[in-house]
Amino acid sequence: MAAEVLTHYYFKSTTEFETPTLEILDSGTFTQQEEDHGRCLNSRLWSAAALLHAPDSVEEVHAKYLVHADIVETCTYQHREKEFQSVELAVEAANKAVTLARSAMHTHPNKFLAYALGPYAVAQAVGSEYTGRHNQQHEHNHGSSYNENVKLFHLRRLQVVKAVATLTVCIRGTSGSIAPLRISLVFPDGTLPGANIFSESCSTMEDVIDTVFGYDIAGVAAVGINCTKPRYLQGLVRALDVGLRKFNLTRKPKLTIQPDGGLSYNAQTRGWELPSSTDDSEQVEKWARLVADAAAVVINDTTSPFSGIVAGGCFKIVVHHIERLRNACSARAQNLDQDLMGEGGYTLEQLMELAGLACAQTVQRLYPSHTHKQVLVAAGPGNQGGDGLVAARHLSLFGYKALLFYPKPSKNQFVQQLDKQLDHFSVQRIQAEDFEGALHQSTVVLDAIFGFSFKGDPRPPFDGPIAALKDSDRPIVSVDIPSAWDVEKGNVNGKSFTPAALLSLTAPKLGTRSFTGTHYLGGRFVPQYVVDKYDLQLPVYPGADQIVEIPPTSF
Ligand SMILES: NC(=O)C1=CN([C@@H]2O[C@H](COP(=O)(O)OP(=O)(O)OC[C@H]3O[C@@H](n4cnc5c(N)ncnc54)[C@H](O)[C@@H]3O)[C@@H](O)[C@H]2O)[C@@H](O)CC1
Ligand SMILES: [K+]
Repeated sequence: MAAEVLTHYYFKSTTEFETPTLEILDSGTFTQQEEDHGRCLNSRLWSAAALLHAPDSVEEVHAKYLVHADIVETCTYQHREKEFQSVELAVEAANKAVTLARSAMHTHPNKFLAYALGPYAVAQAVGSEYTGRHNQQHEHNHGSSYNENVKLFHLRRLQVVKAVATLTVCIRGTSGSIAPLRISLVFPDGTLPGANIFSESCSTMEDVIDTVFGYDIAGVAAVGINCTKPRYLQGLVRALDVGLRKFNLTRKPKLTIQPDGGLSYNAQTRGWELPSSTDDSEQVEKWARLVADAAAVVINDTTSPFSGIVAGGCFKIVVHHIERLRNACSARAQNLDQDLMGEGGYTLEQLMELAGLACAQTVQRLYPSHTHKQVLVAAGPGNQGGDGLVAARHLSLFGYKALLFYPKPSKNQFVQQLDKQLDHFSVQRIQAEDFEGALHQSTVVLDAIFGFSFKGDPRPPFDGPIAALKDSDRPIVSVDIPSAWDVEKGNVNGKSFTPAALLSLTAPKLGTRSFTGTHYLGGRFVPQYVVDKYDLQLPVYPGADQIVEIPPTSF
């Protein structure tokens, strides 16, 4: 089974339907630039210095992150207006940051750009984003209160952004009333809600939430955890989750998590060090696993008080971490399938047989053979094609006249046997050139072409049939995810067809969240220990049914 897939499952109960989303964010532009160019970027502007001296390297870093991330941030975290000779130059550099990011994004039209404003700690430059302790002296020198300074700092930065473009703005460390804003941690009264929020206990994260949402801040779009150690992350997310459930918010916020690289600063050597006995790659894998575990608290919980999670990193995080994070999210979910076939004791053959039976039952439930006599089963080259072959056999046994389009037979011996069985069930084979004619004659279609491992644009011999299905008015029942839909993003640019009905297997895939047609769930084979382990919220299957209808997605 393909790696990405299982990340993108979402789970829902019949009574409560929510689909927390997962978006991967880029990370340390600064650290990546250092790594690429083997030098220390010793500037008070941090990576923003490269906007002036090495703009190509900024675009290069964005392009690298874009391979794995859904969102990139402009290289402006440490863009301190006063480091520039004039406001005009500051605006010019900010403009440059946006242009460079947009240029890198031209081959990724579905990805997002956020303007990074950086925290107030940037103005102080004493590392207080790490410690939460703001420099009293700084307030003193600037002759104003903390609140006033925070406000002024962000107003100035927002004025630069206003001059730049209309963008979704990512602010760390303040509140704001300028929409649209993606806000991270908010301390409106200027003091940390508790002294101990970076400890293992995490108990004071509830105080953070109380502070953020108790101030009646209209439209808080997101809260976040930044610059903390990855080992604290899952506990912190759970604590935020508990805190947020107390509020009856009309709009759920997103949660952003941006832990650091898990390194510690050695004051004597003035360098960042890995924990002893861990080499680089182990460290990266561990980091990715910890962040993926924290993200799973939100994305695997349909009752989450968060609408989704944005996961990335901050200091000492490079492209390789983000690549491993994406994989870790996938692998973690992929374990569900491995669990079914490993500790669960199932074979793929068994799961396919049950999945195929569920497909046939869905067609029979919605389009019974007495009204829809002729069914066209379109089967693809992978395991989903195997589901289609099983379904064709059952449909024939249920009294349908079954037509089978199966142009690219599997090399898997078991699937070949499924194919052979059909010779004894009067299943009529359809060649590619006859597909449109067969479609025209049929009264219903079972789409078992591609499942969760589909990538890119459909290639022959499936491109033509998928286009024909798009033009057809025949009711289509899709297996697992409508064919040629992106498993995460769905029917991107309306390239593929939208079926009348969908049968999700085991759990609906994230890419189907916009699907509003008749939606069934199948795969009645998940043992209780898997339900508990993955915190699934599966609906109850009635009687001996292999399928259960689930409510339409509400977005
Ligand atoms: N998790 C579950 O509960 C179960 C899942 N099963 C099915 O298994 C499916 C996933 O199976 P697979 O991982 O084999 O993958 P798929 O059946 O989704 O398809 C993979 C095949 O499609 C080809 N392909 C991918 N992109 C293409 C493109 N753009 N143009 C042409 N060909 C393309 C690949 O080369 C590969 O041969 C699920 O969607 C589901 O239907 C069942 O068989 C068993 C139980
Ligand atoms: K499909």
